[in-house]
Amino acid sequence: MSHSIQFSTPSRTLHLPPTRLHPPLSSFSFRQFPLTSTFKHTSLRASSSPSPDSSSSSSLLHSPNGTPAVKPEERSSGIDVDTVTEAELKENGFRSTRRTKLICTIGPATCGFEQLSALAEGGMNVARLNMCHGTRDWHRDVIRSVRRLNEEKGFAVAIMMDTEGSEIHMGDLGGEASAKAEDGEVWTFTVRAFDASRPERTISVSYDGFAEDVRVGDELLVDGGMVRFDVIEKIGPDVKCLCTDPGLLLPRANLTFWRDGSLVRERNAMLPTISSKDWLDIDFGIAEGVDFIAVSFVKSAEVINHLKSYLAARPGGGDIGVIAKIESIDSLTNLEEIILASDGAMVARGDLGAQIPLEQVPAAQQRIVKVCRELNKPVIVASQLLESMIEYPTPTRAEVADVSEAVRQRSDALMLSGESAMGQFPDKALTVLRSVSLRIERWWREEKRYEATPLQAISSASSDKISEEICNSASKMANNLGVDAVFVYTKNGHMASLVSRCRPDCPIFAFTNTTSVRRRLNLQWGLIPFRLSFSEDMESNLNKTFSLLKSRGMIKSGDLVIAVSDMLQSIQVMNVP
Ligand SMILES: Nc1ncnc2c1ncn2[C@@H]1O[C@H](COP(=O)(O)OP(=O)(O)OP(=O)(O)O)[C@@H](O)[C@H]1O
Ligand SMILES: CC(=O)C(=O)O
Ligand SMILES: [K+]
Ligand SMILES: [Mg+2]
Repeated sequence: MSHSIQFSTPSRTLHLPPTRLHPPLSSFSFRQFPLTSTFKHTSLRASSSPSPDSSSSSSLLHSPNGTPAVKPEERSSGIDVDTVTEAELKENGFRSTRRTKLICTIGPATCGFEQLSALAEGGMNVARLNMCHGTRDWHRDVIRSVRRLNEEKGFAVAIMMDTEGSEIHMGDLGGEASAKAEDGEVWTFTVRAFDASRPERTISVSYDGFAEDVRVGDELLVDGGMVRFDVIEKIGPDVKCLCTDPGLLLPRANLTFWRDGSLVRERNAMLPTISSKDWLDIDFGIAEGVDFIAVSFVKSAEVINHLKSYLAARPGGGDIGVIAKIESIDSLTNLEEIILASDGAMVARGDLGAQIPLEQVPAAQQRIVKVCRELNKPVIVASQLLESMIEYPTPTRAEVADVSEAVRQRSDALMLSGESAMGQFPDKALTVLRSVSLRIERWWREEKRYEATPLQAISSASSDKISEEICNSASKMANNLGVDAVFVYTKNGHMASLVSRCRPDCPIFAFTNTTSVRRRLNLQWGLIPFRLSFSEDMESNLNKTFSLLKSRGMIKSGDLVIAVSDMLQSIQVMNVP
């Protein structure tokens, strides 16, 4: 049975080269599907937007144990998917796949190949490298290990490089993991560098103007108040401080100083968002092929635009997504324009909580998540989600509630920092994020808590408007019909992000023909990214996908699927033959 509704935009279809035109709907033949009787098809066709099939990279088909399962000559027709997704789809069906993405900061606790492999098996979608720590050689080794993991096991773990930025921070404690400051102790903060080991109760500071800028009577906050000091004396480059709130000092912790109850930030505002060291790190990131660059302490859209044009002008740079870290007062002031300029944003609650009163952080988080959703940019909720798990194998109730809230807000991704970088239980922390996400997502579906207010329109160009409407409608249809999955065929990933933005009830299978787009899609809510060589012909794409996924046991006859693509602007509804 075949139904068709056709809407056309003549101005667009008129310009199509004849060879690219899709066959008229009346001539659609579904005989190529083995079970035509079960096949339902509705096509809402606006126009087709041709573009050459750019797929050139080799394709691999992997068996569940991670070894290539096809002969090389069959590979061009294969599909890239990781073993964990494959097992999840086979065992639990579509509905139970996790929608919220998980990011792990990699550090000494997780930098080995086996440790990275365990994180990928445990659901890590993105590995974050914080350029505040470690040498470039160290980071290169991690990047290469993740790439190897992807190649060997079919994963699409993306790499996010996080810049150091030029905010004021402590030095690296001469190799020590931490130092304890006790109440009433006097510590020296100095701009002097140490040749040998760190003198007792002495901390180096990254910013040369530090001793000049602070005044006796200022309050010095480490890591947004985890440890507090009063400035009691200045002696040349040394600043003597009295500890008033004891705690652990961690290497390279952020420092802020406060005067009469306000953050002192005049000089900070003069420091560049991207320092000279950051530019060298960015060049390193381009050379190593990272997928995202997260920019610390963004203050305006200008720096994002600058970085994006820098990247666009470099080979491979255009494939890198730029994530704005929202962690300063200025970034909140200029939030909309910053997010609009970026490819995503991070609610960096660690430093944000040092710049605004802590009780304002939850409202800021909610606002950032909402703005990102409206503007169709992925959003990451970061810092202290499971802080106690750095030391303990189980989270606190409050931490579980915090994770639940971020999932309930339907943020795209949750991030572990110290928990995975240097904690004692990185795998357990990841398991907690995974199980809490799954539980809250299920609750959401069971309660049918669809958004009450519709999303605002975002596109301006006519073809983008059509894509947006198609994705909105496809998602709504998916919910109303209770379909098993939305399939989206997308070259640059935009169409997949538009479906993800609607947060439909079912998982979204995103098929794309390059590995770099596949990795980037792995940051977005609900997308299960596959790499597949596909053509302009949707019928043959669907046939190919069905047979590949069926042969791997990832879908079965009778499953109800909605398909959209950025080549043929249509919505197709069908039962898997
Ligand atoms: N590459 C690394 N090498 C050594 N330690 C690391 C590394 N990455 C992270 N850590 C450790 O994990 C802790 C927390 O992680 P991280 O520095 O990423 O926190 P953060 O608050 O997210 O950072 P930032 O605000 O600087 O971006 C750090 O204090 C450090 O001890
Ligand atoms: C992640 C980060 O940079 C922060 O929370 O400050
Ligand atoms: K950083
Ligand atoms: Mg930060």
